[in-house]
Parts: sequence; C-alpha cells; structure tokens
Amino acid sequence: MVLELKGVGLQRNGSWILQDIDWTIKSGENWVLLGLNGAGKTALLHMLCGYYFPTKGEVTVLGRRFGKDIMGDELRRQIGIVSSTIQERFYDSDSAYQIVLSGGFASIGLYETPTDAMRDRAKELLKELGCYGYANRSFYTLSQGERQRVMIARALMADPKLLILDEPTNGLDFLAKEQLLSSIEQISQSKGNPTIIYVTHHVDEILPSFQKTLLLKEGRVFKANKTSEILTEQVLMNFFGVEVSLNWLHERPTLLKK
Ligand SMILES: Nc1ncnc2c1ncn2[C@@H]1O[C@H](COP(=O)(O)OP(=O)(O)OP(=O)(O)O)[C@@H](O)[C@H]1O
Repeated sequence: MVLELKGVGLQRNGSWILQDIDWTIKSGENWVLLGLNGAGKTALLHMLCGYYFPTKGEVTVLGRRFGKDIMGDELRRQIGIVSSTIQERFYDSDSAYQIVLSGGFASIGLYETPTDAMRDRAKELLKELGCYGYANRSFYTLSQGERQRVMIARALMADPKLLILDEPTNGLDFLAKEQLLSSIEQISQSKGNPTIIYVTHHVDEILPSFQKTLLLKEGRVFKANKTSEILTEQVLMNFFGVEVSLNWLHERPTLLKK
C-alpha cells in the first residue's frame, strides 16, 4: 500500500478544511487529485508530506503511520514533490544541475558532497527531462517551463516511491504544457516508475496513465474511482454543478461548459 487515509479531518483556525477523507492508493496506481480552487488539495498534500498533522483519522504513507512514526528524512526522500510552494524556497543562484543533485539529499541547497554515482544520475535525469542544455544556468534565469522540468528531475533524484506533482503546468504555454505532460507520461511508463499523484484543476491534463481519479469538493471526497468512471458528463456535471460537454481526442478529455 502506498497511501491510506482513514476518516481524515483537518481543522485550521477553527474551521474544517478537510473532512471524512478515505483514500487508498495501491502500488502501481497513478492518481489524479482534481478539485476547484479552495477544495483543499494543497492542505491534503501538505498532510501527505507530513507538514500538517490530521486533526482526526489516520494517515499512513509508504507503511508509516503519521503521528506514530516520525516523518524522518528517510521517508521524506521516498516522496518526491513538485510544488510551487516548495520551489519558492530554492536559492535562485543555484544551477539547474546543483538543484537536481540536492534532490539526492532531500535538502534545499547542497551541503554534502555528492558521490560520482549521484552526479551521473543527475546528468542522466537532466537529459531525460530535456534540461541538459541549461544544466549550468542559474535557476532564476530559467523560464517557468524549464524550471518545472528541473524540479521534476530533482524530485526523481532520490528514486522516490511516490511522486507528487502539484499543478505542474501552472504558468506554462500550450506547447510547454504538452511537452511536460508527455515527459510525465513517459515517467509513468518507465521501469521502476514511482506512483504518481497529479494534482490539477484541469480535466484536460488527465493522461491515459492516470488510472484513478479522486474528485475533491469543499474538503470532502466527492468521488474516487477509476478515471474512466469519473470522466463522464453526468459525474462531472454533478461535481461542478453546471452542465458540461466532455469530448475525447487521442485518449485525452476536454471539458466545456454548456
Ligand atoms: N491556515 C488556514 N486557516 C484557515 N483556512 C485555511 C487555512 N489554510 C487553508 N485554508 C482554507 O482551506 C480551504 C482549502 O484550501 P487549499 O489551499 O487546500 O485549497 P486548494 O484546493 O489547494 O485551492 P487552489 O486550487 O486554489 O490552490 C480554502 O478555503 C482556504 O482558504
């Protein structure tokens, strides 16, 4: 089991942000976490990464029950996360290569000496993600699309069992977005691939390899099931509360409001 949430609730400043969350992710599954603004996606992710402690219920990630076991560096290394809230903490002057290398230590910045194997792996990931050409450039000189690729390479550096991608296409143009999605599709099909949780507001980013989808609405699970059963006009109409038209092209969905 990669993840198990049972009856999870989260209260902040007196209000319930998450309630009655039950969610199980088995090894080999890739999930989409879909919700509108304010649904509680970020709060839920913070909980999975051990930044928030549940007010109610149980959270078990990669066999460790939070609260009972301490979220140590070892577990943190097994969870790769790409999120703008983390990206902001990077040292702008670090090169793309240094940032990817630091992923091997689950640290922000490089404080330990990387091994030759780590250096080789970092270069390999930079190539796989198409970032090799700007490996020595400072992070602040990179475009948003280039930064996201570097961040994904960094997250993969420790060979995580779980890869969380939190709205990775934010701020990307159409082409950069499609190129990034195709890299993510490749990662999901690679040998020894991590379990992916892909967080988004956008139905059209749901890739064929994301077999399962959780719809989060107002802090609760609206529905969690096979993506093929979630992506129907009826379910999405109930979820968004408006009439929608769902269309498919090359195994990719598009959604319009009627
Ligand atoms: N510390 C806090 N105190 C009170 N309310 C909070 C706190 N943190 C988040 N919230 C509220 O909880 C709700 C869920 O927020 P969250 O950021 O998790 O949503 P989200 O689904 O990630 O939204 P978005 O897609 O806009 O990023 C929001 O209504 C938000 O205002």
